[in-house]
Amino acid sequence: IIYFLNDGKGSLIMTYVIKYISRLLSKLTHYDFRFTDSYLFLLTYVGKKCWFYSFSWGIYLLDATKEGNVGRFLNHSCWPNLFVQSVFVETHNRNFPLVAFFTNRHVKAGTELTWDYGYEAGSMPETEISCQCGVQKLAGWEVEANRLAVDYAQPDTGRLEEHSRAHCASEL
Ligand SMILES: C[S@@+](CC[C@H](N)C(=O)[O-])C[C@H]1O[C@@H](n2cnc3c(N)ncnc32)[C@H](O)[C@@H]1O
Repeated sequence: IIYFLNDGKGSLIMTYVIKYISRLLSKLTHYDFRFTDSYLFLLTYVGKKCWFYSFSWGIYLLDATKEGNVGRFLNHSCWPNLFVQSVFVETHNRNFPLVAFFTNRHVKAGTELTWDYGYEAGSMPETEISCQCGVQKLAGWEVEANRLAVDYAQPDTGRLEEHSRAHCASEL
Protein backbone atom coordinates (compact mmCIF):
# COMPACT_ATOMS: atom_id res chain seq x y z
CA ILE A 1 0.00 0.00 0.00
CA ILE A 2 1.37 3.39 -0.91
CA TYR A 3 -0.03 6.42 0.83
CA PHE A 4 1.07 9.99 0.18
CA LEU A 5 0.33 12.35 3.02
CA ASN A 6 0.03 15.34 0.73
CA ASP A 7 -3.65 15.45 -0.22
CA GLY A 8 -3.31 17.86 -3.14
CA LYS A 9 -4.53 17.16 -6.65
CA GLY A 10 -2.65 14.35 -8.32
CA SER A 11 -1.53 12.63 -5.15
CA LEU A 12 -1.12 8.90 -5.31
CA ILE A 13 -3.50 7.51 -2.72
CA MET A 14 -3.11 3.77 -2.87
CA THR A 15 -2.68 0.79 -5.05
CA TYR A 16 -5.58 -1.61 -5.17
CA VAL A 17 -4.27 -5.03 -4.26
CA ILE A 18 -1.28 -7.09 -5.26
CA LYS A 19 -2.83 -10.47 -5.84
CA TYR A 20 -3.22 -11.39 -9.48
CA ILE A 21 -5.38 -14.22 -10.66
CA SER A 22 -5.66 -15.50 -14.13
CA ARG A 23 -8.99 -16.72 -15.36
CA LEU A 24 -9.60 -18.30 -18.68
CA LEU A 25 -13.05 -17.17 -19.66
CA SER A 26 -13.01 -18.60 -23.13
CA LYS A 27 -16.24 -20.48 -22.50
CA LEU A 28 -18.02 -17.20 -21.98
CA THR A 29 -18.66 -14.99 -24.94
CA HIS A 30 -19.83 -11.99 -22.92
CA TYR A 31 -19.11 -10.91 -19.41
CA ASP A 32 -20.11 -7.80 -17.52
CA PHE A 33 -17.76 -6.65 -14.80
CA ARG A 34 -19.47 -3.48 -13.84
CA PHE A 35 -21.49 -4.50 -10.82
CA THR A 36 -20.74 -8.06 -9.94
CA ASP A 37 -21.18 -7.31 -6.25
CA SER A 38 -17.61 -8.39 -5.83
CA TYR A 39 -14.07 -7.13 -5.71
CA LEU A 40 -12.82 -7.91 -9.18
CA PHE A 41 -10.72 -5.49 -11.15
CA LEU A 42 -10.01 -6.13 -14.80
CA LEU A 43 -6.34 -5.92 -15.73
CA THR A 44 -6.24 -7.11 -19.30
CA TYR A 45 -6.17 -4.19 -21.68
CA VAL A 46 -9.31 -4.20 -23.79
CA GLY A 47 -9.69 -0.54 -24.62
CA LYS A 48 -10.89 2.60 -22.99
CA LYS A 49 -13.92 2.39 -20.71
CA CYS A 50 -15.30 -0.79 -22.14
CA TRP A 51 -17.12 -2.70 -19.46
CA PHE A 52 -18.98 -5.25 -21.47
CA TYR A 53 -16.64 -7.66 -23.11
CA SER A 54 -16.75 -10.09 -25.93
CA PHE A 55 -13.69 -12.23 -26.02
CA SER A 56 -12.34 -15.68 -26.52
CA TRP A 57 -8.93 -15.20 -24.98
CA GLY A 58 -7.71 -15.38 -21.40
CA ILE A 59 -8.00 -12.27 -19.32
CA TYR A 60 -6.40 -11.19 -16.08
CA LEU A 61 -8.21 -9.91 -13.07
CA LEU A 62 -7.33 -8.65 -9.65
CA ASP A 63 -9.43 -10.52 -7.16
CA ALA A 64 -9.70 -8.72 -3.85
CA THR A 65 -12.60 -10.83 -2.62
CA LYS A 66 -10.64 -12.58 0.10
CA GLU A 67 -7.59 -10.40 0.49
CA GLY A 68 -6.50 -6.96 -0.55
CA ASN A 69 -5.86 -3.56 0.86
CA VAL A 70 -8.30 -0.81 1.72
CA GLY A 71 -8.52 0.09 -1.97
CA ARG A 72 -11.03 -2.70 -2.43
CA PHE A 73 -13.53 -0.80 -0.31
CA LEU A 74 -13.58 2.23 -2.59
CA ASN A 75 -17.12 2.86 -3.76
CA HIS A 76 -18.28 4.15 -7.10
CA SER A 77 -19.28 7.76 -7.60
CA CYS A 78 -20.58 9.50 -10.70
CA TRP A 79 -18.46 12.46 -9.58
CA PRO A 80 -15.37 10.71 -8.22
CA ASN A 81 -12.40 12.34 -6.55
CA LEU A 82 -10.04 9.57 -7.69
CA PHE A 83 -9.02 8.29 -11.07
CA VAL A 84 -7.33 5.00 -11.84
CA GLN A 85 -3.97 4.85 -13.53
CA SER A 86 -2.01 1.77 -14.47
CA VAL A 87 1.57 2.00 -13.22
CA PHE A 88 4.27 -0.25 -14.60
CA VAL A 89 7.09 -1.01 -12.23
CA GLU A 90 8.32 -4.56 -12.63
CA THR A 91 6.99 -5.22 -16.11
CA HIS A 92 5.61 -3.30 -19.07
CA ASN A 93 3.15 -6.05 -19.88
CA ARG A 94 -0.19 -4.26 -20.08
CA ASN A 95 -1.88 -7.20 -18.38
CA PHE A 96 0.08 -6.70 -15.17
CA PRO A 97 0.01 -3.09 -14.05
CA LEU A 98 -0.07 -1.82 -10.52
CA VAL A 99 -3.53 -0.34 -10.19
CA ALA A 100 -3.04 3.06 -8.59
CA PHE A 101 -5.59 5.62 -7.50
CA PHE A 102 -4.78 9.33 -7.80
CA THR A 103 -6.80 12.28 -6.66
CA ASN A 104 -8.23 14.43 -9.45
CA ARG A 105 -8.67 17.46 -7.22
CA HIS A 106 -7.87 18.62 -3.73
CA VAL A 107 -9.62 16.35 -1.27
CA LYS A 108 -10.42 17.49 2.21
CA ALA A 109 -9.66 15.22 5.13
CA GLY A 110 -12.69 13.15 6.01
CA THR A 111 -14.07 13.05 2.47
CA GLU A 112 -14.96 9.62 1.13
CA LEU A 113 -12.63 8.54 -1.67
CA THR A 114 -14.48 7.26 -4.73
CA TRP A 115 -13.79 6.35 -8.32
CA ASP A 116 -15.90 5.86 -11.43
CA TYR A 117 -16.65 2.20 -12.07
CA GLY A 118 -18.02 3.11 -15.49
CA TYR A 119 -21.42 1.80 -14.55
CA GLU A 120 -24.44 2.70 -16.63
CA ALA A 121 -27.65 2.02 -14.75
CA GLY A 122 -30.14 -0.09 -16.61
CA SER A 123 -27.76 -1.39 -19.23
CA MET A 124 -27.67 -4.89 -17.70
CA PRO A 125 -31.08 -5.64 -16.16
CA GLU A 126 -30.07 -8.89 -14.49
CA THR A 127 -27.17 -7.26 -12.65
CA GLU A 128 -28.65 -3.84 -12.18
CA ILE A 129 -27.88 -2.08 -8.93
CA SER A 130 -29.09 1.45 -8.61
CA CYS A 131 -26.28 3.85 -7.91
CA GLN A 132 -26.39 5.28 -4.41
CA CYS A 133 -23.64 7.86 -4.84
CA GLY A 134 -26.10 10.72 -4.68
CA VAL A 135 -24.74 12.65 -7.63
CA GLN A 136 -27.23 13.47 -10.32
CA LYS A 137 -25.52 12.79 -13.61
CA LEU A 138 -26.00 15.57 -16.11
CA ALA A 139 -24.64 15.71 -19.61
CA GLY A 140 -21.39 17.61 -19.57
CA TRP A 141 -21.20 18.14 -15.86
CA GLU A 142 -18.14 15.97 -15.36
CA VAL A 143 -16.24 17.95 -17.93
CA GLU A 144 -17.35 21.19 -16.38
CA ALA A 145 -16.56 20.09 -12.84
CA ASN A 146 -13.06 19.09 -13.86
CA ARG A 147 -12.52 22.30 -15.78
CA LEU A 148 -13.62 24.38 -12.83
CA ALA A 149 -11.63 22.25 -10.37
CA VAL A 150 -14.11 23.32 -7.73
CA ASP A 151 -13.29 22.02 -4.30
CA TYR A 152 -16.46 20.33 -3.16
CA ALA A 153 -16.03 18.41 0.07
CA GLN A 154 -19.16 16.51 -0.90
CA PRO A 155 -20.87 16.44 -4.28
CA ASP A 156 -23.09 19.47 -4.52
CA THR A 157 -25.56 18.58 -7.23
CA GLY A 158 -27.20 22.00 -7.10
CA ARG A 159 -23.96 23.78 -7.95
CA LEU A 160 -23.02 21.19 -10.55
CA GLU A 161 -26.38 21.61 -12.21
CA GLU A 162 -25.99 25.37 -12.13
CA HIS A 163 -22.54 25.14 -13.72
CA SER A 164 -23.78 22.68 -16.30
CA ARG A 165 -26.65 24.91 -17.30
CA ALA A 166 -24.42 27.95 -17.49
CA HIS A 167 -21.48 26.41 -19.29
CA CYS A 168 -22.69 23.27 -21.02
CA ALA A 169 -25.97 24.45 -22.49
CA SER A 170 -25.19 22.91 -25.86
CA GLU A 171 -24.46 19.59 -24.22
CA LEU A 172 -27.66 19.37 -22.18
C1 LIG B 1 -15.45 -2.96 -4.53
S1 LIG B 1 -16.93 -3.06 -3.60
C2 LIG B 1 -16.95 -1.52 -2.75
C3 LIG B 1 -16.98 -1.68 -1.26
C4 LIG B 1 -18.32 -2.13 -0.71
N1 LIG B 1 -19.24 -1.01 -0.60
C5 LIG B 1 -18.13 -2.76 0.68
O1 LIG B 1 -18.66 -2.23 1.66
O2 LIG B 1 -17.46 -3.75 0.80
C6 LIG B 1 -18.11 -2.86 -4.89
C7 LIG B 1 -19.54 -3.04 -4.45
O3 LIG B 1 -19.96 -1.97 -3.59
C8 LIG B 1 -21.28 -1.57 -3.94
N2 LIG B 1 -21.24 -0.17 -4.44
C9 LIG B 1 -20.14 0.57 -4.61
N3 LIG B 1 -20.45 1.80 -5.03
C10 LIG B 1 -21.79 1.84 -5.13
C11 LIG B 1 -22.73 2.85 -5.52
N4 LIG B 1 -22.36 4.06 -5.90
N5 LIG B 1 -24.04 2.53 -5.50
C12 LIG B 1 -24.46 1.31 -5.10
N6 LIG B 1 -23.63 0.32 -4.73
C13 LIG B 1 -22.31 0.58 -4.74
C14 LIG B 1 -21.78 -2.54 -5.00
O4 LIG B 1 -22.46 -3.58 -4.34
C15 LIG B 1 -20.49 -3.05 -5.61
O5 LIG B 1 -20.62 -4.34 -6.17
